[in-house]
Amino acid sequence: MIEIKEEQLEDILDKAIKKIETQHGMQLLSITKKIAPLDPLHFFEVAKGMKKNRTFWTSTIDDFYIVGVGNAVEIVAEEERFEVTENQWSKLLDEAIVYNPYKVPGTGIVTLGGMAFDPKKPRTDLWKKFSASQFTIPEYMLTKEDGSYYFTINIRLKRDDHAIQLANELEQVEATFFSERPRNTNGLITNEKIEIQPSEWKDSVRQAREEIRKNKAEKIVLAREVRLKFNKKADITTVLENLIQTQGNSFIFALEKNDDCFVGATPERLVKIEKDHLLSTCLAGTAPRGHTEEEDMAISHSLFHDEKNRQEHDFVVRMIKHAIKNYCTDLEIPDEPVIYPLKNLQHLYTPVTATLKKGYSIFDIIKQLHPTPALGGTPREESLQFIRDNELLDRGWYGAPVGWLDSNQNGEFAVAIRSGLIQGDEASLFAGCGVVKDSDPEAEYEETNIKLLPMLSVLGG
Ligand SMILES: C=C(O[C@@H]1C=C(C(=O)O)C=C[C@H]1O)C(=O)O
Ligand SMILES: [Mg+2]
Repeated sequence: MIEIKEEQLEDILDKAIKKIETQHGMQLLSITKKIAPLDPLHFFEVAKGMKKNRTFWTSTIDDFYIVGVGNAVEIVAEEERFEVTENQWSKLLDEAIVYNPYKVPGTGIVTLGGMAFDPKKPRTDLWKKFSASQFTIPEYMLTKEDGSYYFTINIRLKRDDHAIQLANELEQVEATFFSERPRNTNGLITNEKIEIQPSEWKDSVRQAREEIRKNKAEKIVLAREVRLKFNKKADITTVLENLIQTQGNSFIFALEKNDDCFVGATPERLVKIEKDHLLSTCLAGTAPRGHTEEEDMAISHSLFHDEKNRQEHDFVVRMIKHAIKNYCTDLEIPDEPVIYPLKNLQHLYTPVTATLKKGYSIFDIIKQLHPTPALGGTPREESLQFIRDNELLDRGWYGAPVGWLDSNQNGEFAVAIRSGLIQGDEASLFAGCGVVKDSDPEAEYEETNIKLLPMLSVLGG
């Protein structure tokens, strides 16, 4: 990676073009500049007119946003996805020219993306636009961090490009993002809500419980699907806006692939890395919120002391500890969970902090962690096999890591739950729950109902 400093756009472009030696050669150039405040949702909305795939990420926990438009480069992997992605990413970084005077996480060359929950489960038509693993380096990107705004352009230059002309075009693009764009935000109604095989799903919970009682597994997470039909095409900007307003303490994301868009508001961080500081979370065990403060406190209290929920949770804590211990030092995990409140429900939550050892990347950690027993089960292989053989849906990217990383080894991935695949005027929503030896199929069904609420309520349901 070559870094350039203190120059004008035209000079930067000119120097980069001159490095291209052959007629068919390409040079990836990344330029970041600080800009005036620009609403990330406005940026996302304006990009709609550019007819390019858009990518949205925010951690409402730290008021951090990345919005990407288009693909300067895409890294797609069907097999050996962690290795392939990491190799292509580091090769790309080696060859890129980067102009980024700010050492701010999420600026400069950043890649955003996600992957399928289980690449061994045959892909159905529903998820046909999403590969086993797909990461994009956007053409244009807005980053909001610590109250400042950064605009990044990633461009693939050819030898016969003209610096002056390109500089003009890029300045126009930047101005476009600041231009007005009227929005039509209201009126989405869910006309039809089709639960996919609810009674068969309860049977599969019973069957999983049997496996567990026969000691073939300890925990198996089973998900189900709800199909929605709307009165009109869902407007993704509005969906995101409503998720941001209603789902604090969450990671809100959207990944567009042509006319399909995978959207969610998940509370579950898989891993965050800033410099060598690692954060992960164990999130499992669920109860609804109370209608009054008193009732809410009573529910929290019983969730905290409930043996079945504590068991669901402890499997996750033990596994995460085991999975990352060889990759870090200073691993710290409290002995007891705390309550993590969300708008519609509350969870048991245990934070994990550690120092990442030199030589390891966020990919190494994701590879170890995914799927945790919060989405797969315990033991991993047995529970995954059960899901593969018995679950009644194609999870696609639901329940899998989604997030971003930059060229300075910073990055963050969440587990894509509380999510759905929006396809024009229809959508599929997904929710699952951890089945353990004392699970009651009816109660688990109700638990998935509340997990569907965050998405349902922003889709006019
Ligand atoms: C599987 C989901 O959530 C997971 C399952 C939980 C549980 O069963 O208690 C809680 C949080 C997540 O780990 C989902 O929301 O779809
Ligand atoms: Mg549960």
